[in-house]
Amino acid sequence: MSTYHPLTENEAIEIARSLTSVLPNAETLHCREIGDGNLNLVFHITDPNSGRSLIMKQALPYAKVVGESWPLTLDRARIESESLIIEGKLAPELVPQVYKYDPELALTIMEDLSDHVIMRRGLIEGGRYPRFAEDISTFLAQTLFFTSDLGMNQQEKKLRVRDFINPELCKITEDLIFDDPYTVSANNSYDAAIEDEAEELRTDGELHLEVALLREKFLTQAQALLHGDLHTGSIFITPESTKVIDPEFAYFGPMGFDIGAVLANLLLNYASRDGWHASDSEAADYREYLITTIRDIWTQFEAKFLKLWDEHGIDRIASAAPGYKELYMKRLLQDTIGFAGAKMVRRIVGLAHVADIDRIEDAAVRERAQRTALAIGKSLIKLNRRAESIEQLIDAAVTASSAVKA
Ligand SMILES: Nc1ncnc2c1ncn2[C@@H]1O[C@H](COP(=O)(O)OP(=O)(O)O)[C@@H](O)[C@H]1O
Ligand SMILES: CSC[C@H]1O[C@H](OP(=O)(O)O)[C@H](O)[C@@H]1O
Repeated sequence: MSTYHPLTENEAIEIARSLTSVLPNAETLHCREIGDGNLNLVFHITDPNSGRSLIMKQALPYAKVVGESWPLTLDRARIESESLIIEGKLAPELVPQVYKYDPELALTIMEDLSDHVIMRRGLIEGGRYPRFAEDISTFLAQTLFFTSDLGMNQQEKKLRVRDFINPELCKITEDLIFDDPYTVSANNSYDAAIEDEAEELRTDGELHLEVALLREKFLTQAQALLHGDLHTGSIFITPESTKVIDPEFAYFGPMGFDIGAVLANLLLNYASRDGWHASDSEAADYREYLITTIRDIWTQFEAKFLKLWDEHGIDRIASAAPGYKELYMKRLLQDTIGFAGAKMVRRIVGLAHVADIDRIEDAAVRERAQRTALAIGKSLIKLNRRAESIEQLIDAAVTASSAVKA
């Protein structure tokens, strides 16, 4: 057994050699560290002779984006590999295959998905993904239903909750999403041009009440096993295939947090479109595509979730009580909308931003995109407990966005 230390590329190659089932008869192996996320090392290892390859992801004992001053548990590698295995059983073909997990080295060895693109990049480049709504709604319905008290043995679920206690990664979310953006915090980071917006976030009592309620849900509601960080940088995609990666933030939390994460990141891209198109009509056309995708995701998710409930529901009273399903789905939509809003706001004024907006070169266009994202985010947070349908999320997003343009 090797003692923990961050691997070099050569060490990664030596470990890869032992995986003869994935890289049989390997002679020369090539390795490159390709990690572009905020937290971990990622090694891409290829055998040029056979064309075979694999990915090794290693947790560092600190948050890479900040440095060693922010220590972070290595246990997140266990959480990630166990989540990928559970998700792979519930949603086959929608996550990478895990070949091996090494607890000593905090290392997950998995399928190489380099034939896909990271969805955030694909969206920035104007890609369209006709399978996405179908795939992600299946991923969400399967993983959330079958790890909740509706679809999983309720005693086993309690034991699972224990396995996925993830306090350090949850604390990142609690701080970065549900606290820092609404106060003066050293973690925050935003352009000076939107100081007025940041000030408003710090003083809006109506917003603070809704954020406090969402935060309470995130802290206390062990509804289902979440991915926990389901943004478009955690999704690999092609027009024919979708693969969800990077579930190191997994824990038992409110389902709407995962669904909201997906919708929020589509809306962040929506807010960015003027920065990526030659003409207004191209931008408008792409925004329409994003709105259709958002509508399809919720509609398909709802239908799939309810079908699973009808066919596999294990909770007698929850399945039979008149009106319960309708109320459950309405609350889930409301949570989705609220969490989506909170996830948009944090990406503009908080520590970790999104390339969709940050990489817009023209400062005025970037500023408008930031203001648009904040307007949509705030409007969704304020809407959440009043919402009855996905059309209200769409109306709120379109209206908030048009108000910024005017
Ligand atoms: N299975 C994979 N196949 C190919 N590339 C991968 C795979 N997993 C991660 N990567 C690459 O590594 C990058 C960072 O991975 P990610 O899991 O998001 O790390 P972090 O947890 O640090 O955010 C991804 O953006 C992608 O480019
Ligand atoms: C200090 S971690 C900031 C941020 O990074 C994580 O994203 P990723 O692992 O995909 O890079 C997560 O969203 C955290 O909130």
